[in-house]
Amino acid sequence: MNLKDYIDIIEDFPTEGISFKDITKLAANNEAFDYTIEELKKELEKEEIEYIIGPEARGFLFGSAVAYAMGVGFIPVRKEGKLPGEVISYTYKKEYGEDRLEIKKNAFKEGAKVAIVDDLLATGGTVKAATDLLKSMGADVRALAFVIELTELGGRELNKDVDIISLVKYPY
Ligand SMILES: O=P(O)(O)OC[C@H]1O[C@H](OP(=O)(O)OP(=O)(O)O)[C@H](O)[C@@H]1O
Ligand SMILES: Nc1ncnc2[nH]cnc12
Repeated sequence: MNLKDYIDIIEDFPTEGISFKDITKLAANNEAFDYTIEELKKELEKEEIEYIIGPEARGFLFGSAVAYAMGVGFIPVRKEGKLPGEVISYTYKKEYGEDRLEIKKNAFKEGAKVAIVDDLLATGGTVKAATDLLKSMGADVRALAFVIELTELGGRELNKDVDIISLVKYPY
């Protein structure tokens, strides 16, 4: 199956100069979605993963499905102010200004083997922040898995300490 047939490219969204890769059609197509989840699962099964971590929002879509398929738990990493109770926060720099990610305190035991699943790797800033957050809590971050990788935006270099899996690649 060629997953690119199910990814729409919308130029200048959400701002001018961005070539947006839209996974809506892929998620709506049962065969393409099933294939995607099975391919990610196949790669991640090489590690002994205990939890899949999904960054809000598109990481929830793919991450929870991969976790279900693998028979492991799913833990969300959310944008600021969305999770109730005690959270661990991590502030990181974006292209402009700062952003903050949060995860529930005591979400897993120290040393837990985890993988992060998201739809897309671009600059790698989001997944780097999530990785740093998880490592600060004692997680063993075994892999980062994406449906799409934008190869010229530096995400792989920024996250070179962790194994990176991606199913389809575009330059930007
Ligand atoms: O590698 P990066 O440059 O950090 O970009 C990739 C991130 O950007 C998108 O999420 P976005 O922050 O747009 O949030 P959304 O899923 O809520 O739309 C995408 O789903 C990744 O999480
Ligand atoms: N080009 C892009 N398409 C879709 N999601 C993105 N997140 C960051 N860059 C993106």
